[in-house]
Amino acid sequence: MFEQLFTEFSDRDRTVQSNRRPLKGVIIGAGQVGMACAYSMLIQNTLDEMLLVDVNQEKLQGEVMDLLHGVPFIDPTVIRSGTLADSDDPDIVIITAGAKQQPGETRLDLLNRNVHIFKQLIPQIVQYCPNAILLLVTNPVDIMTYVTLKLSGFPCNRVLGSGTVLDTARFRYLLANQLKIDPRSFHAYIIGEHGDSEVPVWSKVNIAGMNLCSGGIEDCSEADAERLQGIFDQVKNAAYEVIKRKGATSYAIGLGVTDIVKAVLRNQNRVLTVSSFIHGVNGINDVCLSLPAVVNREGVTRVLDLSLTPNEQNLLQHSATVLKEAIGKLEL
Ligand SMILES: NC(=O)C1=CN([C@@H]2O[C@H](COP(=O)(O)OP(=O)(O)OC[C@H]3O[C@@H](n4cnc5c(N)ncnc54)[C@H](O)[C@@H]3O)[C@@H](O)[C@H]2O)C=CC1
Ligand SMILES: CC(=O)C(=O)O
Repeated sequence: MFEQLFTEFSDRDRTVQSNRRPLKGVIIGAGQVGMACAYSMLIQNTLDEMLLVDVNQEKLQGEVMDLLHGVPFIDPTVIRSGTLADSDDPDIVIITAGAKQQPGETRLDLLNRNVHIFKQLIPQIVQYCPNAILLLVTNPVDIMTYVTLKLSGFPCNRVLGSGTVLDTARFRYLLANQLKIDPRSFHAYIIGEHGDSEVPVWSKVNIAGMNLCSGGIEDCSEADAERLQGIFDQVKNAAYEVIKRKGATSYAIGLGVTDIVKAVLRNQNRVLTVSSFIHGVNGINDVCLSLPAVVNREGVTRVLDLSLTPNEQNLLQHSATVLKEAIGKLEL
């Protein structure tokens, strides 16, 4: 009986019925962040096939079993655990593998540990996933994006980092919460490093074209400036505050990564503050950091040149310098 049903409903038949190539993604690192990304992508029907990879085989198998038991509740998705050699020409590879911050550590403190891991990991990705778009999440994400670009030799458009997508979400959430507006109606960007030197673009914060302070925070009253600075401090310190309490951040970055993956695989031309290679935009050269950029099936196809106030431009330049100094100490 089982044999008869198997013949009737085999996977081969399902593949034949589908008239498009399946969307395939690989997640490297099945830790807190990798699994939050996997879960968020599954429940948003983002991929047809998902392969999870981790050096910790035991944990990897447990995580994948747990996800598989939820498959009856979602749209069909093939979920597998394995190694990069099991990837089958994926469209996108999401890299969350590596060390994470302990309470009190900065993202930059992780640099040497994660570069060491990437020197072994990236050549394998190049070998097994030569056509994929690479989405970096591992911190310090801007430098890991730069390192991946150099180690992979992939074109710049195909290597991007989650950058300040998460910080921008935190910024929009906190601002919108103060004004009792849906965060999706709040246009606001955090640019530069995903880290301590990140920059709030106050001059561009608006609701339906109504600017909060078009001359920048320096044009606000002292009381307003203090209040706005308080909001930005919460954004900048958000990861420290969460890590202090629960040891890692995961849900929000999982949702943010899903947003980026959908922008790529569904060719959405979304403007997102992903980290990408910047050369000749806003006076910044030869570094990866976040500026609003157009994201679609090709990856990052355009970085927008923002008209910043002199103060914002100086802060962005400082952020680029922080990143370039850290990159300058690396042996790639
Ligand atoms: N860009 C962003 O906005 C965010 C970045 N992160 C970063 O994401 C990274 C991961 O964080 P968590 O998941 O919380 O850490 P975690 O420790 O829970 O997971 C990391 C996983 O990577 C695996 N791993 C290590 N080396 C590997 C290799 N060579 N190949 C495959 N897997 C490997 C480990 O076995 C572990 O399961 C950290 O660097 C963290 O700072 C975290 C939150 C937000
Ligand atoms: C950990 C981290 O980078 C974040 O939550 O922003």
